Amino acid sequence: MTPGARVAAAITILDVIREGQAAELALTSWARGSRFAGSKDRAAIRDHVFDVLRARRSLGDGTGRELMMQLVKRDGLSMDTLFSGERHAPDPLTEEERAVLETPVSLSPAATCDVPDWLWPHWKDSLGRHSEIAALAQQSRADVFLRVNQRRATVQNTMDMLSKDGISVVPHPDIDGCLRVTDNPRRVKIAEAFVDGIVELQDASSQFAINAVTVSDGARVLDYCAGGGGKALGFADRYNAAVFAHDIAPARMKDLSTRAARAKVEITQVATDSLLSHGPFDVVFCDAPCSGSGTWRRTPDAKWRLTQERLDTLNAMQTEVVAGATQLVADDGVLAYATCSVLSSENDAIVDTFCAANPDWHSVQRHQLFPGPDGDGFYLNLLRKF
Ligand SMILES: C[S@@+](CC[C@H](N)C(=O)[O-])C[C@H]1O[C@@H](n2cnc3c(N)ncnc32)[C@H](O)[C@@H]1O
Repeated sequence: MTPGARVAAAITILDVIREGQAAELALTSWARGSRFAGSKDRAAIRDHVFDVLRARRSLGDGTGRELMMQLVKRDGLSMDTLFSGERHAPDPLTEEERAVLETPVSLSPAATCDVPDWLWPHWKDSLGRHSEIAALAQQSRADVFLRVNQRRATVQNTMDMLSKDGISVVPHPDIDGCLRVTDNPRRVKIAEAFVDGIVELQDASSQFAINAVTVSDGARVLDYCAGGGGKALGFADRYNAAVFAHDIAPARMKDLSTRAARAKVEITQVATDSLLSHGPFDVVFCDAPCSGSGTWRRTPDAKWRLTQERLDTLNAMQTEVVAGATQLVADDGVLAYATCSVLSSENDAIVDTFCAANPDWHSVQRHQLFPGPDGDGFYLNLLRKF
């Protein structure tokens, strides 16, 4: 496909998303009906769509065509080449469209920051002086980070291995064993280091959280909301601990045994009704379901789909997660409450309410990371009973 034809495809997909379809579904449905598109075309179209979605409001929240015109203008790309009307490219701009593009617009702070109006007050309360910078950071693509399985290889050996497959990386400035991919991120999944389990894809903030929990040799660690098992895999690599994984929806852990085998680590999956008999655990890590507001660069669609009602539902689920997890923590153990959100209603408010109702539980360590160049937003609060 020509660059212009890819823009035309992105316009079609954006219009479907504007009608209410989820971005992933719109992209896969388009790809299924467009067998002529190769993997590079699909990747480029996805990039256009996601670039728009990250900044949908500040780009004017118009039709697919208007959004793509604004993106091309914002990114300084060649309007006449991409909107040429030739070889499946969208039609050239009309005089009226050109005039609209040239007209300066004044945006509210929420629109400039690409945050929905209903959320803006809560966003500002939660992030304080970080409100604007964190929101603006989510207008651009996030870097890809890898976690080196340091049981299997040193950081230097891993960097050499990746380099042989054409993937350039640099160590994260603060997080041991974390590599930032600086070139060819799309090749990671076919690189020998990934296929052989030497590296895992994992955001820097999640790696930070795994490193921040103190786990003694021989400890029993439960990843209570394991999902795909990213945290469990990290604990199993980093610590000499017995690692267990649980999820209320066990189907979400379906890939975990394959991932564990690839990393050559052992993780015991536990069903909900046998959790108590497997406990107590020295560490119960609760990566609670959340809005993902710290990761909206990766899932920009989620930002525009979140509602106050959904946030209330998530808050109820988070309260339930903490209540369920506490019963499983050993007397001198740690309950780690985590989300990939930056909203206080999902973070401090959940912990504070729990501690107020259970005065023997206390927060002993708290971290709030904001989305930025060195990783996604993430919240971690370590609680102990005394
Ligand atoms: C943020 S995701 C976990 C991501 C995962 N830890 C990772 O690193 O890939 C949250 C998970 O919590 C699970 N969950 C929701 N409510 C739960 C509950 N009450 N108890 C346990 N797991 C729950 C969901 O099924 C979902 O898979």
